[in-house]
Amino acid sequence: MHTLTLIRPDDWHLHLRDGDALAAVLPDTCRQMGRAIIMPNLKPPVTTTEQAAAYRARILAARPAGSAFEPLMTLYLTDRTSADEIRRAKASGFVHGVKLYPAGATTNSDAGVTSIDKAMPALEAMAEVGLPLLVHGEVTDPAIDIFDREAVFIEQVFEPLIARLPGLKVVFEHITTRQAAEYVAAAPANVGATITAHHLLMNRNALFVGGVRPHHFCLPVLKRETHREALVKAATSGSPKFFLGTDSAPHARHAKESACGCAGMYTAHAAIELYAEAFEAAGALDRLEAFASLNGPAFYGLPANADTVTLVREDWTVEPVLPFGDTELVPLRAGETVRWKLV
Ligand SMILES: NC(=O)N[C@@H](CC(=O)O)C(=O)O
Ligand SMILES: [Zn+2]
Ligand SMILES: [Zn+2]
Repeated sequence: MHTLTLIRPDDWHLHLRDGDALAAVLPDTCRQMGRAIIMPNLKPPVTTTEQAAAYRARILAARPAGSAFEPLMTLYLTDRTSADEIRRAKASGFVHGVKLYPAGATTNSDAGVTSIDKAMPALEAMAEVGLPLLVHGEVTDPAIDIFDREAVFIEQVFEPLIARLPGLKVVFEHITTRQAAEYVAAAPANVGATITAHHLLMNRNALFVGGVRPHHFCLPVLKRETHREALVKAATSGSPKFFLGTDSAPHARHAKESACGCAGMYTAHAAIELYAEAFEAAGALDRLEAFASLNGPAFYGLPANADTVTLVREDWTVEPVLPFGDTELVPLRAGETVRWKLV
């Protein structure tokens, strides 16, 4: 039997939600990951260090007994985030990044940034104290084709921002295009990127296999095969700029199977296994540990985890639905096979 032992991975982009939903999904991540960067797009968003402290306490309290999982908190950047708030966040020791959602770009992003100029005092303070900016990199202009919004964002927002604040650490979150992969690979060392398992495994055909597939809809939306290939190349290249970020984003089944379905895939139940499939398909299982367990901590200035996880090459079938508070969610690969299994 084929087995694979890795330093325990971390998830550098995770949505845990709150309340009953949090309690339902958190055990999946605790089983796999040592730490995770917790996205702040709650309703209302986590915009202050005080709110982040309270959210962190709720996450810690919801961990299964005996779990040492550590949530790494983030603040949600708005047009009004002050330099003082950034200094408080850094001083807290538990806030590890600040998330930029262009207003209207994705789930719960209404309070997001309307122009970089307005966020400049906060961004300057982040560069000064060394707090990374985490970016949902899509323009929101409805005139731009949805499949092009990430590539256009690089030119319109990302490059000018890096030029203006060369000392700012920036993570280009959940990259989905060849353009983003090539841009990050060539950028200075203070620019990194997360890549999801689903963007490594699927192209946009998966949205329409046999009919419209709401559980394959996320943002940024799946792209064509050439882009998926570029992401696999980046993730398996050995470059320290690319690291694991699932963007596991749970939504209730009824909110996805709807006339206007929510964006987001739930992958936390099989995260490291799905990445192992993608790396195995690329003949690069030997590169998985760096991507999953080493590059992220190095970028964030943290030590790697001290323990390991072991995967076996064994088929298993994902549950058709999982409990989600008083409702249920449909995980990625529901009722289908995953080829690696966490021991
Ligand atoms: N990725 C998604 O499709 N959805 C995320 C938000 C995000 O990361 O953009 C969510 O919070 O549901
Ligand atoms: Zn996003
Ligand atoms: Zn996300």
